[in-house]
Amino acid sequence: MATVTPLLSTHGISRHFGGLVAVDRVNFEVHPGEIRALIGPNGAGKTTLVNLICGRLVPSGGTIFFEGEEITHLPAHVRAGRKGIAYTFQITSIFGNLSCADNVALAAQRSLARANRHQTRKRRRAALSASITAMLDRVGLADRADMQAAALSYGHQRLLEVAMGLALQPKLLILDEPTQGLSDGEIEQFCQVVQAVANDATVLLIEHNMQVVMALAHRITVLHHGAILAEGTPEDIRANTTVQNAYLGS
Ligand SMILES: Nc1ncnc2c1ncn2[C@@H]1O[C@H](COP(=O)(O)OP(=O)(O)OP(=O)(O)O)[C@@H](O)[C@H]1O
Repeated sequence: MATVTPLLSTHGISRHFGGLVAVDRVNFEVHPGEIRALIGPNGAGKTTLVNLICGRLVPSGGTIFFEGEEITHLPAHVRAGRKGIAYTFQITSIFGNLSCADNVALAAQRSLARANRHQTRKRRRAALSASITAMLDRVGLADRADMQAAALSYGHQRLLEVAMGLALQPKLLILDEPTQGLSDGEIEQFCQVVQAVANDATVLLIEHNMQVVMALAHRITVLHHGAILAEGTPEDIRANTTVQNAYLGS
């Protein structure tokens, strides 16, 4: 059987904080095109693991590969800009006094400048404008392009953050608790957006809302005490008694 190179893989990745082992020799793979959920109880190590993947934290041990290339020691901005690893709350803090379009423009400018560096300024500007409209459209905010970001509802600000993440044209989009604080209607809209995003980018989703996880994820990884407790399809995870005892509480 042909083996597919994982988009992302970690090999024995660890992170200690003093005597505390937050991530403990984790071997983790994400494959191109999937929506992967990373779940686990509070303090399981989920945010620490994605911080290691993004380069916001230096590992205590282990290695990280992206598209087959070792990135363990690449700075965070290179992983985001050149490699295409976008972490919604890393690169996309919203500027409340700017319009939605300008917020997306700030995120888009760098990736487009790189892609279109041989074009004239006029063409670059037209490409930027088209890209902003497309990204806002993808998250359902095209009609609010000129609105100040601060005037958006909380749920719409979250969607704007996703548009800004998409503007980087990521290969891997990491969403850290994206539905926290959203209403049921907003969660439904958010799930549709993530499903559409997954047509172009691989998605790694840290999420506590199990309904969202079960609805969106192709595969689920369960972290517990910094280590992988289980991995599988939503059906596998739902039926896994170890996971039920450790986490799902049913
Ligand atoms: N900068 C830090 N300094 C010291 N300890 C930390 C630091 N960051 C995380 N930890 C500890 O590492 C462990 C894992 O934390 P982490 O935030 O990765 O868990 P999590 O699974 O994301 O939790 P939550 O679901 O509550 O966000 C916890 O015990 C936490 O207190």
